[in-house]
Amino acid sequence: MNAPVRIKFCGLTREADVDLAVALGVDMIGLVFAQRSPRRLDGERAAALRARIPAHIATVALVMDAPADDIARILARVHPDLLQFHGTEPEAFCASFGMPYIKAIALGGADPQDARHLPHAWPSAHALLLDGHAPGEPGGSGQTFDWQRTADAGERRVLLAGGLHPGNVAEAIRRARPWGVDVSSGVEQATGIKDPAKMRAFVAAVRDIDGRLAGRAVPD
Ligand SMILES: O=C(O)c1ccccc1NCC(=O)[C@H](O)[C@H](O)COP(=O)(O)O
Repeated sequence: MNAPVRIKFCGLTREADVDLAVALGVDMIGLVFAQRSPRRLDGERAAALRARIPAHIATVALVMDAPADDIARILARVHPDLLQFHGTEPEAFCASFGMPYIKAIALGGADPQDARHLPHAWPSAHALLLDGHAPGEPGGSGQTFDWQRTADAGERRVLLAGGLHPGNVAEAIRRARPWGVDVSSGVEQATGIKDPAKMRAFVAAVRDIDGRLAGRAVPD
């Protein structure tokens, strides 16, 4: 049977949102440390939220072109399970922290970049997060891209991101067949404030399409 599609909720800033994400059984919770983000957490807030995330759910610390010293401080204070690099960080830098990481790659914008390099991009990354915003821009933008282009990633683990919401995530999974899906603004009521009904509906939509796709894979 196909493995269930992993779910990452990103950009959480409130205890109640973390608690609901945990109760809904998501696989990863993203805490944002990028300077340019309205969802950015300081160390104290991040540590308070991280303390509510049980060991079976991965805590992901998201950075964007941050200096190594800043990342070391986040690791010491927050103890994430994974790092997510959202900027122009080269592979050697991403790997230098000695922990699993996700590399975000922007496939949106007016002049979208070719995706055919993806099978060989950041080979040490645990997964590639393919996002819908333009290169150089911050994430959490709600912009989608052509989901069919995820096929260019070949056998890599793809975390599909960008503009997903409860109403389109099933179709995105059907087309892209990703390893996982990532959502931020699509389950918000305001920037950085998650919407409980949208969080529930998103998880339900992923579980529903998972079941349907798995059902079709069973031979007669
Ligand atoms: O979320 C942010 O504010 C952010 C800022 C700077 C760099 C990355 C950021 N988020 C990255 C994510 O992983 C988002 O979940 C991803 O871009 C999808 O966002 P959305 O389109 O809103 O679902």
